[in-house]
Amino acid sequence: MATDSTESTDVPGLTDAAGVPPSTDATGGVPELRVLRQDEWDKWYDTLIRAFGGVPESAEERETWNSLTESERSLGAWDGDTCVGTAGAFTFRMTVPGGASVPAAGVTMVGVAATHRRRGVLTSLMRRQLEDVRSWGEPLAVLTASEPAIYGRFGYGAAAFQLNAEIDTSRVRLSVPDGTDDVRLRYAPPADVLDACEAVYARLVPGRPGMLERRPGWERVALLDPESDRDGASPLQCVVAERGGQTVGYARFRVKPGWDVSGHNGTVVLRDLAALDPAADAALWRFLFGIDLTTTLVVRGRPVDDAWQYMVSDIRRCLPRVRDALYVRLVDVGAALEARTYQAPVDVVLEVEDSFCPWNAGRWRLTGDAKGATCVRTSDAADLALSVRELGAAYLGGVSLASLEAAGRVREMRAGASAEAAVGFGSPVAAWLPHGF
Ligand SMILES: CC(=O)SCCNC(=O)CCNC(=O)[C@H](O)C(C)(C)COP(=O)(O)OP(=O)(O)OC[C@H]1O[C@@H](n2cnc3c(N)ncnc32)[C@H](O)[C@@H]1OP(=O)(O)O
Repeated sequence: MATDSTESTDVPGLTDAAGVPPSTDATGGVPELRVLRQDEWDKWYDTLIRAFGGVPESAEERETWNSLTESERSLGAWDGDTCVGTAGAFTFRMTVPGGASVPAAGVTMVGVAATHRRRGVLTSLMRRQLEDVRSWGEPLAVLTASEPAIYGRFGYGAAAFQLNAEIDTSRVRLSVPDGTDDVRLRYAPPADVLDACEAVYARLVPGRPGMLERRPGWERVALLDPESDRDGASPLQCVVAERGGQTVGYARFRVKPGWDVSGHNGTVVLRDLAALDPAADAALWRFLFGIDLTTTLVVRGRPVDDAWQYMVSDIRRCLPRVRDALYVRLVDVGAALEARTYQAPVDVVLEVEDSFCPWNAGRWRLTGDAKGATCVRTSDAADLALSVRELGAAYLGGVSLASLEAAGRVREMRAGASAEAAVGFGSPVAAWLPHGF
């Protein structure tokens, strides 16, 4: 067994929320949890891939994820020299309401071997990871979930949602704003215009809660284009929007040609689109709606308030659907609530339940407005009682505390407190995670 005693957790760390050790594995041992060594990465990653079905990734994808893995922030659970559990944490900074960029651990690459499932391995990984994140001084942990039912028990709440659509572009028309015709569009190989596209992306990051600052190396993910992802469609294509010689937007997409007895019925599959102003945005959408020999535009993972919805002639024929996307966990309640601002003044005492990270539990007085906030321990009477999961859901302004109260997930101890807090916590722009990780 490859071990590193300086990085190993004690076996007693492998306990469930009630402090009960997980069942032993088939060989009678208890999986050992430790920080990943770079030379173990292949075994570790193979465990993850198998937990997701075992279909190998392309060499390009595997190499990209290898280079992005931060091994010192990644954990493995080992049964002898067999890796049976994985969990990673990227170093991110995420925009929060008010525009600040806050350190956040991007929880990723979570998998447990089916031979060792439902014995508390994930629970142990999550506990150790959240303790680590706390020790790194990061107030937030964020993730995208393979299944929504997994992470609530660890204090993660669904905070940002994504809009998906299948637009019948043969029937739906767009009304575009003034200035759209002044935007020049041109095709370019995606890699050739990557820097200009990244500059557009970077300018958008502070404006939307949930967006992640691009760290070095992550621009490669935007260009990943394995054949296995194409499903018969073209390689990734890119169109940039320009005005006065400046890049003001871009769209990356594939085209899947199609024909039936009545003629063409090709599909455009949008990968990502970013624009610095409404005219550039409209020019790109108008382009995507009008590509010759196509009748459908497939849109995935867009912000729920995406502007195209308000330009179309027939929203029903766009088949919009909303899905959970970004889950947020407040690792340090006080620091996290102080890191964002509040669009209307708030002065509220929160009684927070957090059995998984007990350092957060108890009463906090949050006082804040659009300029800043303080959040300190208090013994004053509570106005609202809620679990850290609901606080995570409301944190980016994408889920209303009043809606959570209506669902019985937030208890109001002072009449009117949830409506007041809901206004303060809200955001004029929907929270959005532009890409997976
Ligand atoms: C951020 C990301 O990477 S998301 C990717 C998550 N990974 C996957 O989906 C890959 C396939 N699945 C797996 O690898 C595993 O089944 C995991 C990681 C989801 C769960 O690992 P396990 O070690 O079996 O979880 P563990 O035993 O700690 O379960 C803890 C609790 O969560 C519950 N739970 C675990 N997985 C699920 C699930 N998929 N759906 C509902 N409940 C679940 C367990 O029943 C248990 O509940 P209990 O405490 O009430 O008994």
